[in-house]
Amino acid sequence: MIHGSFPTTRGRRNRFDAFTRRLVAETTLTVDNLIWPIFVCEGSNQRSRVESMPGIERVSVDLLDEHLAEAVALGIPAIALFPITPLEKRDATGSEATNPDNLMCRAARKIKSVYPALGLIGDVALDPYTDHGHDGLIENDYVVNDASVACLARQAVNQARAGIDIIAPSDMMDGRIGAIRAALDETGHEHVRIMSYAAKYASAFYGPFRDALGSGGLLKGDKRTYQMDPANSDEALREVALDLEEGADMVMIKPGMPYLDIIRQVRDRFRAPTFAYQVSGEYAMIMAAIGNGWLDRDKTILESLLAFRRAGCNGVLTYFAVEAARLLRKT
Ligand SMILES: NCc1[nH]cc(CCC(=O)O)c1CC(=O)O
Ligand SMILES: [Mg+2]
Repeated sequence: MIHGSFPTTRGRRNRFDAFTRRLVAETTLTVDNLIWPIFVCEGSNQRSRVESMPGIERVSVDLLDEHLAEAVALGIPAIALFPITPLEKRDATGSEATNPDNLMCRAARKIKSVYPALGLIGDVALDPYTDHGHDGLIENDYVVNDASVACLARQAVNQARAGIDIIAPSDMMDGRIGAIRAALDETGHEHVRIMSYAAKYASAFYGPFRDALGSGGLLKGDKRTYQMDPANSDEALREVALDLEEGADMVMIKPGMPYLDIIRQVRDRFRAPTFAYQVSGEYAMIMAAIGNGWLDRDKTILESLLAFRRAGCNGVLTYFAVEAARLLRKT
């Protein structure tokens, strides 16, 4: 609208100075929104860099104490644990997943003894434990559903017994949320929460993660018979609806940045606690550009995370969690 020769409404007035911009900001990013994924390896006094994820390390259980100290001091509410299983402990059925002394369980017990208030999220899927790198059991070259779900339910109970607070099934088998909920309840773990990777896409952005785990080279074929087709969004809503009906307490969309449209739709439709995973390939992409001097490090990290909040996320699993928490403390 024009009043005389002047615009009546000037959007720029609310951008005039810093205090006004703060007053009208629609979303905020705080440390409460950050979940830090970490890679745990066997052995003692072990630290190794992940080639395709500059700044990210695999760390042995005895070093977790110091590795997590800053994250805890900064107030990061939860971490997500990813174990790196050596080849000799992998087999066709991923039997190590249900070993009460596997790496995930040892890490969980250690962390709970040092930092009892830090939330622990356990990824549930067989791929860290199978010699074929798939998330479930294979019969006749096909990742079978129902037999896999039975294993996943046992894996979840095994993790809950070790002190994992939130079970995060990342496998995309049908019906696993209901089965895991029932198995947890039957074993006295009714307080253990489920954060479902409800809409997880068959994505090229997981490449660096598979390098970190050493499962990339093992993987036969791809995961398109269980992870979602990047072409689909209605299907994501149906997947989320089912997982919530089956008892998921929180849902996740993965990857993150290329799927902000899905996050917004899920938030609008379900109004349930919604998370996203800014995956390894997104991290690698941003770090590569920062490393080349093409993007401003601090601004890019914070903007990439704020975008998830604007899209409707409660929180984000991000390899930038500690770095972002440091930056947020400064601002
Ligand atoms: N179930 C495995 C799992 N859990 C988390 C990630 C990817 C995380 C990332 O790329 O950062 C994957 C990889 C996959 O599905 O192959
Ligand atoms: Mg599903």
